[in-house]
Amino acid sequence: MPTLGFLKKKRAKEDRPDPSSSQPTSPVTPITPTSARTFESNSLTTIPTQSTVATSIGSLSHPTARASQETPASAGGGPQMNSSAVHQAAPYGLQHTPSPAHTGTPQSLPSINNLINLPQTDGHYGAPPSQHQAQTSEARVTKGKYSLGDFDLLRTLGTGSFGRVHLVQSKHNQRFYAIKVLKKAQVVKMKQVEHTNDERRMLGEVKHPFLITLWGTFQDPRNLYMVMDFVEGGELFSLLRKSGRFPNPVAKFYAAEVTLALEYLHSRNIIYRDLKPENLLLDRHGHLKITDFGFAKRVPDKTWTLCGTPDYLAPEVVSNKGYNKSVDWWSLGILIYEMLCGYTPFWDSGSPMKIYENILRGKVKYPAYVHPDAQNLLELLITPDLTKRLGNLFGGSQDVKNHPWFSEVTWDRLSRKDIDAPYTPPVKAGAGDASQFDRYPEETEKYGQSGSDEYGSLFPDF
Ligand SMILES: Nc1ncnc2c1ncn2[C@@H]1O[C@H](COP(=O)(O)OP(=O)(O)OP(=O)(O)O)[C@@H](O)[C@H]1O
Repeated sequence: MPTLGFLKKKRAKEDRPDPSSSQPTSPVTPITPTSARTFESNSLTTIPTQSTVATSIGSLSHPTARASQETPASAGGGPQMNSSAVHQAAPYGLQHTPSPAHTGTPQSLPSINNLINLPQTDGHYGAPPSQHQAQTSEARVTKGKYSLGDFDLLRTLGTGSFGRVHLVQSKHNQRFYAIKVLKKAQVVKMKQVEHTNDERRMLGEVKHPFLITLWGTFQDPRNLYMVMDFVEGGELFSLLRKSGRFPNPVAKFYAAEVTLALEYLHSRNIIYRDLKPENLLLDRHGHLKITDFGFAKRVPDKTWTLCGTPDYLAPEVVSNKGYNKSVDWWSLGILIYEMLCGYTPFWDSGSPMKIYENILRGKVKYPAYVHPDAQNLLELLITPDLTKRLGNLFGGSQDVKNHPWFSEVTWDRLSRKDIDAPYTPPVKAGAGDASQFDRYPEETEKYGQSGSDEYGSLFPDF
């Protein structure tokens, strides 16, 4: 039986470009670093030569005529989005990246550090907040290890349906983390108790370079708290909106990292169910971290809950049919489409009902600038026919990874983060630099108040 779930009413920011426009709109001045500078930068590094990379990830498989069409970000590129450079001249790993200096202008010369192969770290700050925390994922999430008193609460990084996420600093090791605060009353009112407990459980179980790390949880009478890595580079959503749309290789890079994360989750029978650029954060090196496991669920077989974000829902979810991991592959298709085009394929003036109708109708228009390989992959992902949807077939995620659009991807290198990201966020690493996040009005209600705990028994694992 279908379960009435929770639909996120709207995207976080509805400032999407007009799909009818062939040029991306951008609130920022485009930057078009010269390819000469790109190659100059490359000569300073230890990264593979172009020909080497061309056989691995990120080379342009079609660096010909389409190249000039596929530089939307060069027309509407964000301040630090040097994707045009990636596109024009370079496979991943050969691109110009901006200076990491917080004050650096977008046009500043790249730092050598940003151009060398990345260290194989998972991007967090090493030790968890308390010294006695064990490093394994099983031991990492341990009830009762933390309290509000362990942290200084700093500014809000983002808000969600049931609470907000704060930047915090550990009083023990002075490192920065993010704490998601959920109001129990709100969670109960919105019938999200099970999803919230699932989020905590799922996040505690997973450990992957492209998934957020949860260090622990705690609660007080009014709120639930989840202590996570602070992912400094901001939302992919913000980068995409500033850029208009991404060039083919840039979209491919992010799509490949998401594919690996989905493959990992599905191998553990977890469906994610909320793929969208708002939930993809960039670490300091520009690699992705998927956050917000509010809808993640363990499903060996089928489930029926109606939840997600309208633009990204698969038809089998909209029509209340039972569904499984297939929905994440559909959403991957929507994500790739949005990265390439700057808007989602079924978007319709923001009205969820119209979006659902469009989803069920299933007609997708592909702008001429979408690479044929990309279009082919999208047609195989954004298909209502579950017997044809890539990822949902006998070959599973391997079918997606083997698709020609991903032919340059060296998956094992990517999974080690041994590939330079196309964009390095301009953050001061490890300094609690939240400059890549929008400003939000701060919470007025004080956390940590005592009182009766009406809902405590509903959240036994926090
Ligand atoms: N670990 C983190 N590091 C930095 N910022 C984060 C982190 N986790 C979340 N955020 C920011 O907070 C925002 C809201 O977080 P999240 O999506 O987990 O909350 P939510 O209540 O589930 O939101 P929604 O209802 O929109 O899904 C994110 O979009 C992101 O901008």
